[in-house]
Amino acid sequence: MPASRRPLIAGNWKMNGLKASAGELAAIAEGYDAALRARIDLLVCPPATLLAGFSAQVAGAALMLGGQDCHPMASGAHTGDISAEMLKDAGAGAVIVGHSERRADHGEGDAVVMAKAKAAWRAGLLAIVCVGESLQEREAGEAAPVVTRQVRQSIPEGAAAANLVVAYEPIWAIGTGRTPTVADVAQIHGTIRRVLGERFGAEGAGIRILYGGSVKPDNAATLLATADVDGALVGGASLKAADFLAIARAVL
Ligand SMILES: O=C(CO)COP(=O)(O)O
Repeated sequence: MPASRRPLIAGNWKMNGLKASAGELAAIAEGYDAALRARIDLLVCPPATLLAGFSAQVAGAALMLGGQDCHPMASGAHTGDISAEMLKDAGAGAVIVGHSERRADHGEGDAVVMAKAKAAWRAGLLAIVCVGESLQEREAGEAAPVVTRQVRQSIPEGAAAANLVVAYEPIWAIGTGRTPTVADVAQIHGTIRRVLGERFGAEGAGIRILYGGSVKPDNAATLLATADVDGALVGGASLKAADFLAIARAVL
């Protein structure tokens, strides 16, 4: 793994968490000890309502915070939306874009996801672009072509190790307790790596590719040891500090 591909363990809290979750964040920040800090990046993406408070809480700590989505524009008449600049202002260093729940619930296609990734860069945030096939696509043997299309069409020109992370999240593995086989993960991550190389040359070799979908303490070591898996995007298990930290320690 090139030195630039320092493992990243990212927690996506989705629509979970209230101010009372500060205790869980504190436990995560405390558990991100010297041994972990030496080896991995750790990121928590809470709901946007908690970002500013959490940012103040962990000020000075190495733990990174991120948003879960952003609008393509910096500001304007877009009721209910949040811009990348606002996330940055609230203390985020990264933002997830193109999560399958956004693609499904809000009809976001590749072009919108690409615009959001550009917005992340405009604000100085690391863009975590999610890709992944549905169960129907997987069963039709379409997983690799679908993911290839998403990597080609959701990621803007100018992607580099310093501004982009790709997260492969097979939709059927999210929140289901099901995970692909190691061979299937290796195949899709290899496909993503190849397309990144085609598009971004040598820079593509340094871009981190995370696996997401039912990552738990008991399967993390196997998934994280798979070729071209540079970390994990964790949903449910990131809500409990002990589980999230156990996943992070699986890298060690
Ligand atoms: O969607 C995910 C992270 O973005 C994965 O969620 P789970 O870990 O709950 O399956």
